[in-house]
Amino acid sequence: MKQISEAAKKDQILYYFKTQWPVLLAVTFSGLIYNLGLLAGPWFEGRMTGCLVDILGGKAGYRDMLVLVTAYVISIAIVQIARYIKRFYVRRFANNVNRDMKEILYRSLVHRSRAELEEEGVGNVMTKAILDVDDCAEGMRKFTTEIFDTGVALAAYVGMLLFYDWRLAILGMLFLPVSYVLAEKMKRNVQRTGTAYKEQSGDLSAATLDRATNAITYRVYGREKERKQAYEANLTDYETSAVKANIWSTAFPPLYRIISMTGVLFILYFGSRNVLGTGWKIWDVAAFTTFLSCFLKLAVKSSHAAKLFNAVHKAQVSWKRIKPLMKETTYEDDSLVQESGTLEVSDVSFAYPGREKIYEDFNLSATPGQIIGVTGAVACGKSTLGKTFLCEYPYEGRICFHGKELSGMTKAEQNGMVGYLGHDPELFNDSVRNNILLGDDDDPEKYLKAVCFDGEVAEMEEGMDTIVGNGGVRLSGGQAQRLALARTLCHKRPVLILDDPFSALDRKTEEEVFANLRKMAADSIVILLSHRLYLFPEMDQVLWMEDGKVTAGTHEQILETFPEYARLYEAQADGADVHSTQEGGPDHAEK
Ligand SMILES: Nc1ncnc2c1ncn2[C@@H]1O[C@H](COP(=O)(O)OP(=O)(O)OP(=O)(O)O)[C@@H](O)[C@H]1O
Repeated sequence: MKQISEAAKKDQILYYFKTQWPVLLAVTFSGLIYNLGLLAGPWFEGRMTGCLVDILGGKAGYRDMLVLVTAYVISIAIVQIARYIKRFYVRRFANNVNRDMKEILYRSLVHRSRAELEEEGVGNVMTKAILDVDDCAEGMRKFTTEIFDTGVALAAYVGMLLFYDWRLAILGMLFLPVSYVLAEKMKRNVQRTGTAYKEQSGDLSAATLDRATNAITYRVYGREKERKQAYEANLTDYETSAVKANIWSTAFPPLYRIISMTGVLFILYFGSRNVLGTGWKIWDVAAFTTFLSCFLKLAVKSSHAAKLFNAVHKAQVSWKRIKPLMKETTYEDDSLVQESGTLEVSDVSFAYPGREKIYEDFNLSATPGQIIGVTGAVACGKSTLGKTFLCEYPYEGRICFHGKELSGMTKAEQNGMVGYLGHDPELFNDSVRNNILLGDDDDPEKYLKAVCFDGEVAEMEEGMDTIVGNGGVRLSGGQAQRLALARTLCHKRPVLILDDPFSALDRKTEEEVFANLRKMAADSIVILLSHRLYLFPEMDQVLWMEDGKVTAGTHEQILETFPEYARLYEAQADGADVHSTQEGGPDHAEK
């Protein structure tokens, strides 16, 4: 229970201050010493001016000045050391917060389904992960540092001014709240332009990624110039929004400072009257200098406070954007591997949100060891049927494993129940070994053998330790596909969804891999989506998708009932190209 409430707090900004309390304690101590010590400056400056007047009047000697100067230098040294310590810990605080926030955010992002991420837009996700967290941590750093540099110092200066002449102090400080009110009034603009800047930044990231990913297509089809123009437009919008956001957050601080300083006119007039003995207080030159110096420092600090408001407003924009993602997600129980068992699919139908049904009447009973082939015309919904088992979107009907409804399982149970290999092999820039094992302790050799990839890997310069590049760019299409299949077999689940796993293999290799798959996945139910029907007579069941209907049967039953299936099967059995037999054009998965 305690753990849950701890996790819930991570979307509260206060949580990040609380977890950093030792660092903030160090900031508090050093900050208090630094800012209270700052009062020594104006005091010593006043005393030294007074001493100079006394020396010129013969009332003091050079020794008095030497003592004052030495004490002044020592006090400055102490103040500067305290300042250094405070700065060090404030930076440390900001770095720790940045790290913690990024960790929570990244975890949250990787736990989101691909569908959710795609909906949010890759550019927006990148901006949140990089820019927004940085802005939040920076806002918190400024807030923390200004609490002392501005808050404590302001209070100390105000106390000192009131002590010297409370009437003049109030008169001089009348203008300070004006700068705060103005800064608060700017809040709406700072936040509006800040949000627009973040959105443009997301768009630009997405456009950059698009240009990089589709570079070859744009070049081959002569669309580079057009893309460049579109990109330039994106860049211009980004620059414009950045300039606007910057103007609202940085152009006003000098104005705040001028307003804060206006009170100096009263101090010059009424302070001089105090020195002349005709004002509210009797002052010497030292008191006048101390008061003036103190007020100038107060005015500068005060304009910092107004600037701080803007920095906090900017951070608020970012925090609002990332807050929904700042929920703790744990890795520990993310995949609770389930026992194998029967699968019962009853009257399942599926539609993407806001769209028409892709398929309906999907019924299936399967037991471990069965391989079920799914096929149909191009874009009939094969991949959609496979992905239904990932529960990224809700489905109608029931999908039960050992009588337990899939959509009612926890995410960890679902992950431990269904293994998935999609069109994209999703290989990462690491070795062949690590791409298979994903950190587990096992021998990858047997999985490489099962997918007929062991020989080629052995011939690679680094063998199993060969780095495959981002997304497996250093491998051929067929190699990448087999490596991904080896990974799927290594992390076997009671149900394995394989979406066109053999599309880049030659027929002989496909047959060999299929035979090994049957052996290795003997205790799993394999749902194999494919355009290629050579192996369908060997399937334990076939699912035929046509006009939104899914029909289950043996190869022979489907052959008899559906002439289109028979036509496709026979055309391929004759050795014709798979794609010329499909309706609607080429297969996108083929490399
Ligand atoms: N994320 C999505 N959102 C909305 N519609 C989608 C989405 N993914 C696919 N579709 C639509 O669902 C239909 C079925 O697509 P799907 O990829 O499941 O077909 P498929 O049979 O696997 O295709 P192929 O034969 O090309 O492999 C298509 O009309 C497609 O436009």
